[in-house]
Amino acid sequence: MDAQLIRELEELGGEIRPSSLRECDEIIIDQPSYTARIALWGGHLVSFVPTGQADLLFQSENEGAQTRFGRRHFGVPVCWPWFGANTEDDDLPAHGLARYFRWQLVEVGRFKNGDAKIVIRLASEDHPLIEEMWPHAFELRQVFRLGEGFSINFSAANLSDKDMSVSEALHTYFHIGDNQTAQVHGLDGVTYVDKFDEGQEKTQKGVVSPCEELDRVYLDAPEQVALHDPILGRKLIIESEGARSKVLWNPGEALAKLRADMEEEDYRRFVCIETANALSNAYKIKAGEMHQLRFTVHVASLEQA
Ligand SMILES: O=P(O)(O)OC[C@H]1O[C@@H](O)[C@H](O)[C@@H](O)[C@@H]1O
Repeated sequence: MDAQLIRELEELGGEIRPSSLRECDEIIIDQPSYTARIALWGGHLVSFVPTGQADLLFQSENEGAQTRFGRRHFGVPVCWPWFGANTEDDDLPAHGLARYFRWQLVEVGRFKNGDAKIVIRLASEDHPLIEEMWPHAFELRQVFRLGEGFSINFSAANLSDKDMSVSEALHTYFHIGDNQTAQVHGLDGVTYVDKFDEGQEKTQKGVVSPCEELDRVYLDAPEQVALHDPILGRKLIIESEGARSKVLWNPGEALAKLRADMEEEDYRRFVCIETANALSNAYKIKAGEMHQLRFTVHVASLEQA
């Protein structure tokens, strides 16, 4: 790790610690108004706790398997360059490659308004195994902006001389008080593919609640949705750019029991609202070009208009 980066991190009130769970470094930013953790393994925001509130992101007691492809992925794992199963090769892992490799810390600083800025990077050339699994040169970056809420700006550059087909998601596990009462607003009238019902296309009517047994890809979805949580007394306003889909996922009781990476009751305390480009919203990044996917989460009390 670059000594200069460690100094800059310390100036920001942050530190880097080896994580016992994932045997890989985590960046911890402890500020008066929040505490955040970013795992370099799998390159993702793991936790964001506004002071005096519950974590915005779901945490589990279950440590998951410690093998590369068996590790657990909570927080905001990155699914890239394919979302879901790989349609061409069954041997490749679900949800792409980005969440299975170590990312590098490349920049630490502050935005003009004082928000912390952490930048991490993953390039195909950094890992021979990536090059073996997916022979297209790329560089990914995530810029985390941490302050009143957080935002993630994910960019993917195609460094090859061929167009690159991509489907993707920032697979955010939002922590909720209870999935029976949580509601997702903002998707009324949007068409979705119901993966729990043989991929049938349906139209959303009203709010989504309860947030149970959902595996839905909302196509050409609005940029803003909100997660209302009467138990935690807050709403999270989620705004995205560069993403045409929203994915909602909660495994429900039966599927949760079969999973080795979560406790049986964990499904009650999260719903994934994913900022995505999936299924028919997949797209191509032209040779030499890049694409950005970004989302911001603001927290408000449920009473606020
Ligand atoms: O267990 P994983 O690989 O993290 O995926 C969880 C879920 O992620 C969702 O995005 C998918 O639509 C689901 O089909 C999938 O089961």
